[in-house]
Amino acid sequence: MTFTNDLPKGSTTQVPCALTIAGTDPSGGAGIQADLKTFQELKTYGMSVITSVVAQNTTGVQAVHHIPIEMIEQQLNSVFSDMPIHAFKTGMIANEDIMKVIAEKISGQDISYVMDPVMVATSGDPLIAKNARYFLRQNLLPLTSLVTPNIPEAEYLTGETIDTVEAMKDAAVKIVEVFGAGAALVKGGHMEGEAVDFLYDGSNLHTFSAKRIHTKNTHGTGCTYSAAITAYLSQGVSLIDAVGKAKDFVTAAIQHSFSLGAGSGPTNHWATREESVKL
Ligand SMILES: Nc1ncnc2c1ncn2[C@@H]1O[C@H](COP(=O)(O)OP(=O)(O)OP(=O)(O)O)[C@@H](O)[C@H]1O
Ligand SMILES: Cc1ncc(CO)c(N)n1
Repeated sequence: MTFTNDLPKGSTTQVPCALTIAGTDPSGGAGIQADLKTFQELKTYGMSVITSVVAQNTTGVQAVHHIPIEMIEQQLNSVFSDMPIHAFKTGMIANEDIMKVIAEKISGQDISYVMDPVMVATSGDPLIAKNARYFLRQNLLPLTSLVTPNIPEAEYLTGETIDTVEAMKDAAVKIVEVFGAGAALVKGGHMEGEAVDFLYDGSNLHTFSAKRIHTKNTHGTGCTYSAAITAYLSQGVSLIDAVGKAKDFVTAAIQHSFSLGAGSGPTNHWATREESVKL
């Protein structure tokens, strides 16, 4: 779908519109905050439905409060009933009840859906109930246009150990062919050497590679990457080009990341602007 059609009643402006359904990060590097910064930077009108409020920072997660189900449903109804949505993503969906309400809302919608299957924060703190991971794979994964697991998430989704490049490629194929995702991007941020990601689009494998940047400031890289893909898809960019452009965006964000906080600092969402090179 592109942003040139299907304007809801009352809308007169044509602009790419993207929605994130996710948890929050008051320290601004991950979650909803990273997604909205990324949408804005990529000249995409950003919207958000909050699933959980997370007290977290660069050192880890201090507390989590889940928004009541009826309120999540209301937020979804508010945006879906009134706003154009050309692509959306999900991030943190903490439990089965929240997954169910999202699945009900989005099934049957003909809109690009990017799932970042968030399971733990960069700090290692869990963000999803262990028993909900199965529901995610069975019920939400088949609704996706693209899923973007890191290595531990891909290991859970496939049930296989992934410690080689070949195993990453096999995982991408299995997530599509066996578990029904529209496409799978297995990310190599957690491997040694080059930062290589593999995309299986249902027909072919594509490789996206960047040199590894030696930094501890990688808080929210996965959120930023999937949000950038979502923004490009909302603009009508093809899946392969959207991943390629988003990879450049996240690599620049890591390259110019900020040493803020005592832990793993946030990435720089305006790194692709010319002036950020001076930072
Ligand atoms: N140090 C690095 N240098 C260059 N690219 C990196 C680095 N770390 C991660 N990446 C890239 O960043 C993107 C996000 O991947 P990553 O595997 O870190 O996601 P994630 O683990 O889901 O992120 P998060 O920490 O937000 O949970 C991928 O394209 C990955 O290759
Ligand atoms: C809310 C939220 N979603 C995702 C991540 C993963 O980086 C995080 N730390 N917090």
